[in-house]
Amino acid sequence: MKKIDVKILDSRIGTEFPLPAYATAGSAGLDLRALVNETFEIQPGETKLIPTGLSVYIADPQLAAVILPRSGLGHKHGIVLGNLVGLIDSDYQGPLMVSMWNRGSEPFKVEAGDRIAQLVFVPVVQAEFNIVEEFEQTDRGEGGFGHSGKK
Ligand SMILES: O=c1ccn([C@H]2C[C@H](O)[C@@H](COP(=O)(O)OP(=O)(O)OP(=O)(O)O)O2)c(=O)[nH]1
Ligand SMILES: [Mg+2]
Repeated sequence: MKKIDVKILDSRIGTEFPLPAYATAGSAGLDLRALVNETFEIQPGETKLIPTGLSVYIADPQLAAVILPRSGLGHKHGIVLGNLVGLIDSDYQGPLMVSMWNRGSEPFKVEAGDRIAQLVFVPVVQAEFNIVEEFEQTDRGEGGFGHSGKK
C-alpha cells in the first residue's frame, strides 16, 4: 500500500475519532469526518466549508486525491459537495476541507466526527500539448454529445 504523509491538525483524530481508514479490503474511499467544534445544521440550499482535521501531502505528481460524496448522504439527504468533486493536488499541503452542500429540502444536522465525504487516491497523467493542424482520422471524428442516439 502507498504511504502518504499526513498531519493531524485536530488532536481528536487518533483519540476520539480514528484516522480515515478503508472500511473493507476492497474499499476505494477513506471516509472523512467533520472535525467541528459544535454541532451545526446546513439549511436547504446552503453550502458550508468543513475542516477534516487533517492535511495530506501526496508529493507524487502522478497521484492526486478526489473528495466524493457518500452515496447514502447524497441520495437520502441531498448532502453532496459544493464543488461537486474536490480535487487534491499532489503539492497541496494545507488543511483538507470538505464543501458540504445541502441540495435537499430539509435542514441537515452534522455532529463532530460524522463521516461526511470520502477521499479516493487516483493516478494522474500530466500531459504536454502537441500543436497540430489535423488529427489522425477516427471513426467518431467530431461526433459527440449524443450524436449516436439513444438505442
Ligand atoms: O474539496 C476540496 C477541494 C480542494 N481542496 C484543496 C486541495 C487542492 O489542491 C486545493 C486547490 O483546489 P483547486 O485547484 O480545485 O481550487 P482552485 O479554486 O483552483 O484553487 P487554487 O487557485 O488554490 O488552485 O484546495 C480541498 O481541501 N478540498
Ligand atoms: Mg486550482
